[in-house]
Amino acid sequence: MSNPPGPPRAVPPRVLSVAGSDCGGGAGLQGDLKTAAALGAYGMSVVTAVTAQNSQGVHGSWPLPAEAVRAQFRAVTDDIGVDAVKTGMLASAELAGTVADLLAGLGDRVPVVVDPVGVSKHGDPLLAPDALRTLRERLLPRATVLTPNLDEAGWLTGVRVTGEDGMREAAAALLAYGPRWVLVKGGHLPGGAAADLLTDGTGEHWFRAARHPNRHTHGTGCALATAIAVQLARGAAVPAAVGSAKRYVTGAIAAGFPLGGGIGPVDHGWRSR
Ligand SMILES: Nc1ncnc2c1ncn2[C@@H]1O[C@H](COP(=O)(O)OP(=O)(O)OP(=O)(O)O)[C@@H](O)[C@H]1O
Ligand SMILES: Cc1ncc(COP(=O)(O)O)c(N)n1
Repeated sequence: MSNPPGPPRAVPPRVLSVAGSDCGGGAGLQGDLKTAAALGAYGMSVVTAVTAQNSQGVHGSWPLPAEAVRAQFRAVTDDIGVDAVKTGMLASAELAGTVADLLAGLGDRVPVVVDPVGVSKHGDPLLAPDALRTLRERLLPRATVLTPNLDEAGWLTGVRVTGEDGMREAAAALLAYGPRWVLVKGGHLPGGAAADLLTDGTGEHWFRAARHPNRHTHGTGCALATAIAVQLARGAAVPAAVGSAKRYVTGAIAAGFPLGGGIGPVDHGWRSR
């Protein structure tokens, strides 16, 4: 049967998450797909690793073969197409290199948000230590926006960040690896504000929100990075995309809820409740 005639359908922005699976649904590609849907984008996923995790921690992690990652990526890009990519958990040096190769094949037109996921909120490792070099040398140069938290900024640069001056120093060191923009997330700094620094080396943009006392913050970084990718897919400039994503994640943290006995998820769908 053929489709009934009608006006051409508007197509939502297409956002691809290259990330690990979080069966608990708060972070990783499940969180990314919820974020994309909440913001009106069409989300797609390339699974890099399967994790068994919940509000209490990560209980197991199984990276996929590189061939499976390549096949998923090609299935999406050869047919559906992408307007922006977000990368999260890459698990190993081999997969980080594989993803860098695949992104190189996309060309420069498609914006890429790289969230250099190293450990989970509970401190469980999500990336092999020997992947650091591949991440720095192969993936960071392709990032339109790199979104490290303070620990990841420290791990990537050796700069120990304990305040806003340290965030500036770490951002400058990260820009030297080649990303167009760096967003250093200050969510883990003590104090009343959750302040993030965005810079491309020519100036500073600070995004500040009141720190919410909610402990249910599983998935904050994934939601923020994907929300940035959604706005870039729509054609927003990077500072505007980050501003919009910061408002979204701040609302999602304020509405985070207690599921399970530990750290519950942010509420990806808070805007429609
Ligand atoms: N309690 C809070 N209240 C308000 N904003 C917060 C809070 N905690 C984190 N944020 C903000 O959430 C965003 C994500 O930052 P965060 O530092 O939590 O990232 P992350 O550690 O990479 O997250 P994840 O652990 O989920 O990967 C940032 O914009 C940060 O400022
Ligand atoms: C698959 C996957 N990707 C990313 C995170 C980080 O999220 P969080 O730091 O909130 O645990 C995670 N826990 N699992």
